[in-house]
Amino acid sequence: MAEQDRTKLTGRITVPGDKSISHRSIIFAAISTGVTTIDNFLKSADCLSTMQAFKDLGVKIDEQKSQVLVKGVGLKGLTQSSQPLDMGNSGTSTRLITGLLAGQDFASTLVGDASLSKRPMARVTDPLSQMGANFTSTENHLPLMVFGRPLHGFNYRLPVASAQVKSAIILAALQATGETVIEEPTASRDHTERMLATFSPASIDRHGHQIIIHPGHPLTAQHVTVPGDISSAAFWLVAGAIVPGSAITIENVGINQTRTGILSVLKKMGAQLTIQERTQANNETEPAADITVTASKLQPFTIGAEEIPALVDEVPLLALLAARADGISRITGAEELRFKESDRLAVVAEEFRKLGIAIEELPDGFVIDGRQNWQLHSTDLDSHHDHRIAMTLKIASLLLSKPVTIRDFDAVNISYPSFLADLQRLRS
Ligand SMILES: O=C(O)C1=C[C@@H](OP(=O)(O)O)[C@@H](O)[C@H](O)C1
Ligand SMILES: C=C(OP(=O)(O)O)C(=O)O
Repeated sequence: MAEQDRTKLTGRITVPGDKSISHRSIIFAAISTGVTTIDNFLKSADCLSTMQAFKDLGVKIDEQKSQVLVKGVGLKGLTQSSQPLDMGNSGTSTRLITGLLAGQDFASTLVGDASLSKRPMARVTDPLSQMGANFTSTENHLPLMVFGRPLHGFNYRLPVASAQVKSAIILAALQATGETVIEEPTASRDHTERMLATFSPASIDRHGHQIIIHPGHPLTAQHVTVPGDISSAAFWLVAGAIVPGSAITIENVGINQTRTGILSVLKKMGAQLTIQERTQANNETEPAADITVTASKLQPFTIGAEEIPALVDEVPLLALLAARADGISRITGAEELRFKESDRLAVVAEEFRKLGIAIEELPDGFVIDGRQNWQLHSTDLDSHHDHRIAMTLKIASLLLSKPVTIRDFDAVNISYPSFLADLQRLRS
């Protein structure tokens, strides 16, 4: 690596709205009564899949310049779609909408792209079937037929921490007879619980690791403000920490503690980080902060299963951080990454080897020696159609002396359409 070719990144930036919260804002708005206004909704391919699905289910959604307006139809007001609901590339849309449709009184078909059609759906159809739901599919993959049925509440302990599974059950439980009690092995992101508590405070109680859903209470339209996505901010947090000479401030980033695992790892590594919490408006249930990162020497780190849920989408970036740390880092307990848009453990190992990074793939993670100098073996990198891999490789490429190509880079449109424009802004 030639020092002079490294491009330092400096300046202030605002990342787009949070993807998880954007999906949920459309869902809860659709099933409540009244008009919900959503500020800073993420207009990326995944969230637009959720939006289109609700339009197909008879919900009027008005996309204005800076706001999305949703005219809620209530829990019983959705209507059967005349065509299959296209979930595109989005696991979150698919699993949450499956939970909602399981209790409706019509049938639906969910389809998706090649990647989504390989992802496991039994994790939602199994518990939902225990509530009385009915499905057909081939080996629990899309296309999935959901035959709406009357549902009953139940007690369920999730076998793995998954916000998508938890949220699917919550959306089904709102339509069931009787209470549902959900328990998670480790807390996963809690945006669904927080949002439900604002749309319908009587519908949810939380005690430690238990979530209790009380059906039969109305949901009322709200004003939702979506904070910046920490999973998008993560690219700049890592770039700012590893590209020499960089200093970046990312404004208005969501810092819900079920999502801030990357901040804890950066702190453990000795990164120079300042977190300035923003004052919240009355109706905001998600905390946000301005975060500044400055490039510095980084220590290696070890993380395991307990830490994974709060940083699950950041594991490829953490592997990159590890590849710049002064020692050997270990990431374990991350087998869930094999079931994302790509097998992210296999793909990170394959692409990082092309960069000459000393990485060992484990069944559930990596061992990475950051002390070794990178030696570029190939300039032909591949996103494997996975947005997070595309952006991780682009950040890695900022440290290379030769230009590289990243195949199917436009996968970034899934979660962060303005990624390249933001990179350009930080370079100039
Ligand atoms: O509920 C959500 O919005 C998400 C949950 C996570 O998936 P799992 O629930 O499969 O862990 C995460 O990887 C995904 O990007 C978004
Ligand atoms: C895994 C992801 O999303 P989803 O499961 O919604 O496809 C992601 O955004 O990294």
